[in-house]
Amino acid sequence: MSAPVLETENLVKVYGRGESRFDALKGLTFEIHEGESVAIVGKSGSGKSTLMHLLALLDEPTSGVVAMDGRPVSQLKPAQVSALRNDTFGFVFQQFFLNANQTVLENVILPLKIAGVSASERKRRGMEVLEQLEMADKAKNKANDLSGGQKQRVCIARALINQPTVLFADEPTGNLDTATGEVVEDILFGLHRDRGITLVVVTHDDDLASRCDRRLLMQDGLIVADDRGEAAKAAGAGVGQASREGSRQVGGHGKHAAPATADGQPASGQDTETGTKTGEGQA
Ligand SMILES: Nc1ncnc2c1ncn2[C@@H]1O[C@H](COP(=O)(O)OP(=O)(O)OP(=O)(O)O)[C@@H](O)[C@H]1O
Repeated sequence: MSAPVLETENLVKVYGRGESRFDALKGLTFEIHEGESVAIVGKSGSGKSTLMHLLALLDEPTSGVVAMDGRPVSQLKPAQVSALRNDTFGFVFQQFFLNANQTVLENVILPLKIAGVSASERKRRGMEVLEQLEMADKAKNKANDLSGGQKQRVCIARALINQPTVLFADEPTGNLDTATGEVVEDILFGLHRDRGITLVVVTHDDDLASRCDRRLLMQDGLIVADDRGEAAKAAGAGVGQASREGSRQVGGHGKHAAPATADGQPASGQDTETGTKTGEGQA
C-alpha cells in the first residue's frame, strides 16, 4: 500500500478553558495514505471540521502530532507550514468563499498571485484549469453571476491551480441540489481516480461518503469506526490497521518535507488561506 501522506498521533483539540472548556478531539491516531479517498462522517458537533482543520494545517492541536510525509508539522516554522499548505493542499468549502466582485479567472488565479507567479503564467494556468472544469467560457463573468454548481466548479479550479496532492473538501455538495451535487462529486472523484489526488471529505451526505475508499466515523471527538471498502481490504489494509500503525513513532522526511524558507518570506499559504476565505458576503 502507498505511504502515509498524513499521520496523527494522539491528536487532541480543546476549545476554551475552565467552565467553558470543550474537548473537541480526544486523542486520535490514524494515517491517511497517498491516493486514498477518505470521508470523515458523524453527527453534528462530533469533531469532523475540527479534525479537517488540523489535518489541513489551518489550526493547531492542543497536543499530539500531525505529520506530513512522516515529518511532524510542529518541527516547522510558521512560514514553512504555510508554504507546505499552499504547495500541497487544495481546499473546497461548502460556502465557496469566492470573491463575488472578481471575475471567475481572478478568483481561480488568486493563489498564484499570492505565490508571485507572473501575470501571463497566471492567466495561462488559470484558463487551463478552467477548461478542465468546463468553465473557460465563464472566465470573465463575475463570480456572483454563477449558479451554485458553477461556483463550486470555480472553487475546485482554484483548489487545483497549485496542483495539490491532497484535496480537502468540507461539505462540498452541502449547498447544492442533488443533481448538481452529483456533478461536483463526479469531478472530485474523477480527480482522485485520474490524478491520484488524495481526497479528504467532511460530509453528511451518505452517497458521497459511500464513494470514498474509507469512512472515518466520528462520535464525541473520537473515531469510533474506520470503515474501508472491499478494494482496500483486498489490498491488505483492513479495518484496524490505521490504529495499529498509528501507534508507531512518526518521524523522518518525505517528499513533502517543508520547502526551504530560510529567507523568512511571508508564507504564501497563509495568504492563500486569507484569500480563499474571502467570503462572498464580504466581497
Ligand atoms: N472555536 C470554537 N470554540 C469552542 N467550541 C468550538 C469551536 N469550534 C468548534 N467547537 C465545538 O467543537 C465541537 C466540534 O465542532 P466541529 O465543528 O468540529 O463539529 P462537526 O462534526 O464538524 O459539526 P457539523 O457537522 O455541525 O459541522 C462542537 O461541539 C463545537 O461546538
